[in-house]
Amino acid sequence: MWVVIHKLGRGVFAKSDIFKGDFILEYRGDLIDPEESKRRRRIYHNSLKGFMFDFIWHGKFWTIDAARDDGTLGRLVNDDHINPNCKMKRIMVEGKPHLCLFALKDITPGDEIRYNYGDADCPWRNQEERSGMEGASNCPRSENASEKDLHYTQSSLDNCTLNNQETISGTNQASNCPKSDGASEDNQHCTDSPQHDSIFHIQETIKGTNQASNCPKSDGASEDNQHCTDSSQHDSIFHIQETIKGMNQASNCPKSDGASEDNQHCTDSPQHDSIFHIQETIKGTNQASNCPKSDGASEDNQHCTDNSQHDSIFHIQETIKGTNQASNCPKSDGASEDNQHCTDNSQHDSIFHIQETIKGTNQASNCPKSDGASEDNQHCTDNSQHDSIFHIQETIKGTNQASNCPKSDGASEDNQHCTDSSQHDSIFHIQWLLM
Ligand SMILES: C[S@@+](CC[C@H](N)C(=O)[O-])C[C@H]1O[C@@H](n2cnc3c(N)ncnc32)[C@H](O)[C@@H]1O
Repeated sequence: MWVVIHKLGRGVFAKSDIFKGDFILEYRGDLIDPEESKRRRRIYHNSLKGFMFDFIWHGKFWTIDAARDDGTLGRLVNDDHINPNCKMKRIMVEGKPHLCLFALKDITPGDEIRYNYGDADCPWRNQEERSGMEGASNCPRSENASEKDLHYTQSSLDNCTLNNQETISGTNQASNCPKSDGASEDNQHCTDSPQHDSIFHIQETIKGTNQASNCPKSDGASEDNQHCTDSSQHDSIFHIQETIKGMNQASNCPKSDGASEDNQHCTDSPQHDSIFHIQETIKGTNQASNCPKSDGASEDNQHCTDNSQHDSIFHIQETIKGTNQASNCPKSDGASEDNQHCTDNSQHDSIFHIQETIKGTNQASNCPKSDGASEDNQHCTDNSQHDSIFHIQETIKGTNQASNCPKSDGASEDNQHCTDSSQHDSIFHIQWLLM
C-alpha cells in the first residue's frame, strides 16, 4: 500500500531501498540569472513560483526554474524542514551548477522523498500543512546548497547516469556514483539526466481516494522487447496518481534500459518505451486502461502484444483550474530508421494524448506532425492519425468522453492499423463514470 499525502498534492516516493549518501535525483529546470528570475516571477502565477529554486552561486542568487513540466521528478519533491530524509546539494558540471538530492538517511520503499527547502519563507510552515499550490514565492530556496564548488566532467556524468540506472533498484549505487554525507565529496557526480528510473511512485490524491496501478505482465515478448516482466519491476512503469482540485499533474519519462538498437525507441535524453497505467478514481469510481492488443504488425513494429505491453509515450496535457501543462515528444538520438517512431520531427505511434477536462475546462492535443519518418514507420502524419495514438478525453463532473479512430490516408498496409472496416486494436475509448 502506498501512503497518499492528501494535502501536499504530488509527492515522490521511494519504490526501492535508498541508502544514506545515495544520489537520488536532480532538481532539473532552466538555470537563470537573478534578472531573468525576477522577470519570470513577475509574470508567473503563484503556483508556478513554487517551482523556482533559488541558490547562491558566485555571490548572487541564481535560480533553477522548474515551472515547465519536463517530466522529471525533482520538481515534485516536497518540503520537510523538520525531518527531511534528503538534502539538496550544488554540484558543478562543466562549469554549471546542478542541484542534486542526496539521501541523508536510509530510505525504505514507500517513504516519501522530502528535503528541507531552506530558510525560505515557506507559507505552509508554522501552520498546519495545507493544500500545496498556494503562493510560495520564495520557496524553495537554499542559501548554502554547497559551500564550495565540486567540479565534474560530462563523461563522469554520463558514466554515473548509466550506473544509477543499473544499480539503484534495491542495490547500492555503483562506486562512482555520487555520494553524500560521509562519502568523499570527490565522488559526487551529478548527472545530466539523473532521474532515477526505478524508484519513484508519484502518488496523488483525488478527493481522498487512492489509486494504484500494477506492472503489466509479460509472457511472451522477445527478450528484446520484454521491458516489464513478473520478476523484474520495470524501470518504465510509472504509477501516476493524480490529485485533482487545485493540483497539477505531471507525467515522467522513464529512462531507456538498454534495449537493442532495434528496439531503441527512446534513448539517452529521449524518453523511453514506457508503460503507463493510469488508474484514476474520481469520487469513488474506478477507471482503468489496458494495453492495446497487437494486430499482427511485423515483429519489428510489434511493440504491444497481448502479453507485453508496449513502448508508449504519454503526453499528458492537463488543464487544471486554468493552468496548462504540456510535455513534448522526446528526441530520438539514434534509433534505427525502422524503429524510429519518435524523431525530432515525427512523433511516435505510441504517443498518448490524454486530454482531460476538469471542471469544465477543455484541453486539446493535436496529432504530432511527421516530416521524415520512413513510410514504414510513419504512423502519424498530417492526414492520418496513427493507430497507437490514444486520445483520451476525460470529462469530470458529469460529461461524456469519446475518442475517435484516426483516419488513415495511405499508410502502408503494414502500418494501417485503423481502417474503416476494422476498428483498430490500439485505439482506446476510455469513458469515465463519475459519481
Ligand atoms: C516543488 S513543488 C513540490 C510538488 C508539489 N507538491 C506539486 O504537487 O506540484 C513545491 C510546492 O509544493 C507545495 N509543498 C511542498 N512542500 C510542502 C509542504 N511541506 N506543505 C505544503 N505544501 C508543500 C508548495 O505548494 C510548493 O510551492
